[in-house]
Amino acid sequence: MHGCFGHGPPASGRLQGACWGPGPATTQLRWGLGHRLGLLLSTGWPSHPAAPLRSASSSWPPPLPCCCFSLQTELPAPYRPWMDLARSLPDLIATRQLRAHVHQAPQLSAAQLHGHRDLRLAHLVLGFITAGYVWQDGEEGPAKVLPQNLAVPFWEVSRRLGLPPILLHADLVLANWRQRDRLTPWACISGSRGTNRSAGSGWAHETLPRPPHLLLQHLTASSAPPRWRDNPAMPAGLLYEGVWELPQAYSGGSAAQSTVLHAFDAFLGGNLTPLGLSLAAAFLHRMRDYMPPRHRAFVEAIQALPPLRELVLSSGNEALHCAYNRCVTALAAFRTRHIAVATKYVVTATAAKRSRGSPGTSPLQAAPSRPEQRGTGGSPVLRFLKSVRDATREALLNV
Ligand code: HEM
Repeated sequence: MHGCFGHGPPASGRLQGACWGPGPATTQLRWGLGHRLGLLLSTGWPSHPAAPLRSASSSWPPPLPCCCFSLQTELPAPYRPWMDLARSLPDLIATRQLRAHVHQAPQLSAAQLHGHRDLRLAHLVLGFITAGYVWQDGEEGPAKVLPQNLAVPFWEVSRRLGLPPILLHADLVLANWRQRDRLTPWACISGSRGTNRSAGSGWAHETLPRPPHLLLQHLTASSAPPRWRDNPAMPAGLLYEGVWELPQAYSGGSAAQSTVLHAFDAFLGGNLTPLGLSLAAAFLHRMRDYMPPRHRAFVEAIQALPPLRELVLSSGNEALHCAYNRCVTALAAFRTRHIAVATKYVVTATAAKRSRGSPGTSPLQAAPSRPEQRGTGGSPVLRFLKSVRDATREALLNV
């Protein structure tokens, strides 16, 4: 990048630690890439004559996504049976009694849940209970039917929130934390996919003592999020009794459902937007259906802006080209680092499992219709992540 100077990504391109949620790494990413995006916004974009500027668009600024600062830890009294189940999840799963307890639970309507926080906590709780119910016996015996007393309220809550009835990134990360106290930074309650950096802190201990932590260990023993879509252990999906006549197939929680990277991609443009024709772009686009509606609207509002890349390209302004390229480079460096993390925790773990001759097929090992898992040889997941990283790099401008 001849002629480019100034704030570049750290030489190593490394993130200093990784925390699944609004923790230090997220902050660092925000200050790294976000700082560069801020620079770009404040120095370059608005000054371009062809740019209709933010104020010219009625949809700008886009509505800020609700961050669900849910310090709520209890549901209204009628929902005590759900909270009791949630609090006992690890023990009930370990002793394989969860399904029996769910069958005995009363059928509750979601009508007495009022307001967003009630609903988000209910989605989190019902999502964990559902995941535990389905996977109590591991990959050998997933439940094929979700009983009515769980399926109907989970569907009701999900419908009111505009979310699918499955444990999501919006539950696992966005609604699954609390601030320990006002003087210390955010505390992640649980990691994901086997990482539990600060498990046992805050909210988890006081309200759902162990479920997020221990349940994740159970659920991620296969290094994969609980999902009913593209999962060889559940080829037909899951039947929500009393809701639909046919089984449904949903993807499980994944950071691919996080608004952050979608917003960066939409802002910078390139091949990962819905206009990109790759399977990876299609998969990422589908993941937007798993975001809270206002998050999705936020990404779409950015998407609807005049394409930044074209504006920078046509500006003929070298400083602007460089600023844009630094943003793209930082995003690609983040994805390169993420590939290393995924290799360590998913690919290596899966290989170790195979070499131990562990029975059962991890959902990450074979999933014919999931774009990131197609192909032969090597690791399909890594191929997906690399193709996303490479598509990011393709946005770089020649300067
Ligand atoms: C042990 C840690 C992690 C593992 C094993 C892991 C694994 C994966 C895998 C397998 C995917 C492919 C999609 C899927 O199967 O759902 C994925 C996607 C993704 N992950 Fe992670 N991940 C980890 C940590 C993180 C962290 C800390 C972040 C963000 C700070 C993150 C951000 C993403 C994003 C944004 C995607 C979508 C693809 C993209 O936009 O590049 N991951 N991850």
